[in-house]
Amino acid sequence: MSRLIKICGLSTEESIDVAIDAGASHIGLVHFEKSPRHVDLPRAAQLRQYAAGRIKTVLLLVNADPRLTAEAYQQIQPDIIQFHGTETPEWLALVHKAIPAELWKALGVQGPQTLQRSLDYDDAVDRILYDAPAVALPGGTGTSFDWGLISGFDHQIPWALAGGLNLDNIITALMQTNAPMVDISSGVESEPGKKDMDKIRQFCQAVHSFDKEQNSD
Ligand SMILES: O=C(O)c1ccccc1NCC(=O)[C@H](O)[C@H](O)COP(=O)(O)O
Repeated sequence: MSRLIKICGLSTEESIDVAIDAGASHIGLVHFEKSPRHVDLPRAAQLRQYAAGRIKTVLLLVNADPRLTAEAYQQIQPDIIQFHGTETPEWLALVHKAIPAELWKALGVQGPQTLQRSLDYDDAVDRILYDAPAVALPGGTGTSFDWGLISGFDHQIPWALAGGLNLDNIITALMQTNAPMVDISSGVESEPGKKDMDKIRQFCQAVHSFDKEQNSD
């Protein structure tokens, strides 16, 4: 198994090059003004263009209205849109009909009820991203949730693990959840919004080494 890795909250060409070189599969561009990782639409379009054909680009939106959702898609043409607010399955099903991109839904895991609720999204989106519950921000908080809630859950569609991952806990997280995809933002930063190139490299290396060891068993 070759696990997917998303490095989220990128805002520079250099960080995109490093993510690609380190073997990440996806980059995330956050379009949410309250975030320290916010990129406006023209800058997001530039970065997406820069990454195109080399790594998949995920655009993050939080409770964006239909007009902004359509405008963002048209300007940026991301491979994937990740919805990180309180978007409903019904609304996302409509978006799916209108926009020819993959759609992901992030859910803040508060307990077993969140896992149950995730099933409501199965027909509306292409992947569920399990994250820590929102605190000051809906995502990119650097906090984790109880991974035991995920372990053994019968996922019906592709999924990813996010929330407070870092170099110190990634192996434990993988052993506990066997997540097919991991997503990281704060854990590869030197300060909020500033990516640390070495940490990106080390994080990807740790995930790849874990895969290699597991595949050789
Ligand atoms: O990263 C942000 O600032 C952000 C703001 C608003 C909504 C979502 C956001 N990030 C979403 C992500 O996919 C993050 O990678 C995910 O929440 C994990 O973040 P972290 O705990 O910092 O690794």
